[in-house]
Amino acid sequence: MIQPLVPRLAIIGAGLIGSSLARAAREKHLAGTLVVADADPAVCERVRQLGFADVVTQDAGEAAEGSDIVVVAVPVGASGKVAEVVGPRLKPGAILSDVGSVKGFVVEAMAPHVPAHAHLIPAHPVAGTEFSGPDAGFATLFENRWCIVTPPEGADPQAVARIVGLWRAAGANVETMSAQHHDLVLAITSHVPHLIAYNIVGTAAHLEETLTSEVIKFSAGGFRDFTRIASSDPTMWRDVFLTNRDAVLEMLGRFTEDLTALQRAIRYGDGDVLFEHFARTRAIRRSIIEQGQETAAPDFGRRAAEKPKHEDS
Ligand SMILES: NC(=O)c1ccc[n+]([C@@H]2O[C@H](COP(=O)([O-])OP(=O)(O)OC[C@H]3O[C@@H](n4cnc5c(N)ncnc54)[C@H](O)[C@@H]3O)[C@@H](O)[C@H]2O)c1
Ligand SMILES: O=C(O)C(=O)C[C@]1(C(=O)O)C=C[C@@H](O)C=C1
Repeated sequence: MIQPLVPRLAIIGAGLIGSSLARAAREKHLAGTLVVADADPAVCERVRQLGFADVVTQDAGEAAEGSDIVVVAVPVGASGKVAEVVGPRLKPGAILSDVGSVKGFVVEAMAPHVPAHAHLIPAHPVAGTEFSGPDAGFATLFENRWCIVTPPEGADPQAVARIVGLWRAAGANVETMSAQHHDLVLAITSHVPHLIAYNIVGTAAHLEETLTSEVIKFSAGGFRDFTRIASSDPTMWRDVFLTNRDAVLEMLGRFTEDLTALQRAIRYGDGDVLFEHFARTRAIRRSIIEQGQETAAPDFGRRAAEKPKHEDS
C-alpha cells in the first residue's frame, strides 16, 4: 500500500482556508488520518456533517497529539494562543505550520511555544475569497496559486521540504522568502488593496441618503468589485492590519504620495501624466494575466454566494 504524504495531518481552524486544505487533502489522499479542530462547536458540527475529516474536535491540543504536521488556520491574532495549546503536545519531529496572511507576527507569536524537538515552518497560501467558514472552502482553491513558505533562519531543510511538498501536493506553486520580505510584498499586493476597498465602500456609505441609494442602484462595474473585497471577514482583516502595521503604513505612505500626484494632474488638466500612468498600469494587468495568476476564485465565490454560510444560520 502507498504511504500517504502525511501519516497524521491536523488542521486547527476549519474556515475558508482550513476547510479548503482539508478538502484538498481528502480528495488527493494526502493524509493517513485527517484531524480537524475548531474552537467553535457549531463549526465542528458542520465539519462532521460535511464529512471531510476523520476526527473532529474542539480541542486543538488533542488534534496536535501524535500529528506529523499541524497547520494552524485561524485569524492571525489567535495564532499565538493556539500555539500555546498545541506546542506542548507536539511529538518529536512534528512540524507546526500556519496559513496566516502576515508572517513576521506569526513567527513571534508562535515560536516561543514550539519545543526544541519540533519545527516551526510558517506558510501563506496566496489564495482566497471574501467568504468565511467551513461551507466556503473548496478543494481546488490552491490550484495554480502561489503559496509562500517563510522558514525561520536555521530551519531544518527536511521540515521545510515537507511543508513545500504538502502545498505542492495541494496544487500550489511554492516560493520561499523571509517573513519580513513577505510582509512588505503582501502589504502592497493584498493588504493595502483591501484597505482601499474598505475605505471607498465606507465613503460611499457616508454620502447623503439619496446618493448612497443611487450608488447601490448603479454599481455595476468598478465599485461593485470593491464591494466584493470590502465584504471580507472583519476579524481576519482587523488582525492583518494590527499585525502588519509597519509594512502597511510604509506602502500606504507611498500610495498616498502617488494619489496626490494623480490628484494634481487632474486639477491642472495634465492629460499626459494621467495617460502615461494608466498605460503603465494596464501593462501590469496584462502581465499578471499572461503569468496565469488571474484567478477563478471570485467565480467560485459567486457560486458560493448563492448560499453563503451567514444566511444558513
Ligand atoms: N480568507 C482569505 O482569503 C485568506 C487567504 C489566505 C490566508 N488567509 C489566512 O488564513 C487564516 C484563516 O482565515 P479564514 O479565511 O479561513 O478564516 P475563517 O473565519 O473562515 O475561519 C477561521 C476559523 O478559525 C476558528 N478559530 C478562531 N480562533 C480559534 C482558536 N483559538 N482555536 C481554534 N479555532 C479557532 C474559527 O472558529 C473559524 O472557524 C487567517 O490567518 C487568514 O489571514 C485567509
Ligand atoms: O481573492 C480574494 O478575495 C482575496 O482577498 C484573497 C487574498 C488576496 O488579497 O489576494 C486575501 C488575503 C490572503 O492572505 C490571500 C489572498
